[in-house]
Amino acid sequence: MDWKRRSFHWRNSSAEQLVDIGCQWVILGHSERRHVIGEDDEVFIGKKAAYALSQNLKVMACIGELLEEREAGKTFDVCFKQMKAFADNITDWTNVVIAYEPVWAIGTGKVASPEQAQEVHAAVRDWLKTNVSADVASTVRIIYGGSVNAANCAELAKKEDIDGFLVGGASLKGPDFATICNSVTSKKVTA
Ligand SMILES: O=C(CO)COP(=O)(O)O
Repeated sequence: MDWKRRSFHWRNSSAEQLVDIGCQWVILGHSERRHVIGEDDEVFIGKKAAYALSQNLKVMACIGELLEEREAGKTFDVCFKQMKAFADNITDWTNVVIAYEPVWAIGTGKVASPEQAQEVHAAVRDWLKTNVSADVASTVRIIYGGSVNAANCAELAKKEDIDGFLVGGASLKGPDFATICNSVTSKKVTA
């Protein structure tokens, strides 16, 4: 999605076009946009979030570290910086879902362990409490993405701060996708 009104940059769709065809959600800050296309937090991603919300599109706000960032102990620094770019541009979090997607787990078959994912989700919730509000921290959904499948979803879904999943490859297999959907028992929020 583009971040300007009626903008039609190469490869991008404008928010107006998306609304026009009945789209309700946009995924912003996905690692492929960050690391392949080179979108950065301040210039693009935060502004896109604000513009999408202003056009009544709901936002799935993706964050996540590269493998080398995890290995250098920078996971929280990276995720908090990405969160700040969203938080600097979002005033109402009602229509926002945060997706933690460690880049090393996307499409690789290497899923984060439930403990690794829970650790980041809890830290992001804590960051929201300190930097946005206790209310947003307790109500916003934080979902996990990265090699989720029918075999690993149940253990991930048990974790307190994992509120759902952003599923890539496994969504192409109907029965597996149903298993993943059903693994997320009702937690804080439903939508
Ligand atoms: O990038 C993803 C969803 O945006 C995750 O893809 P996979 O579930 O195939 O790892």
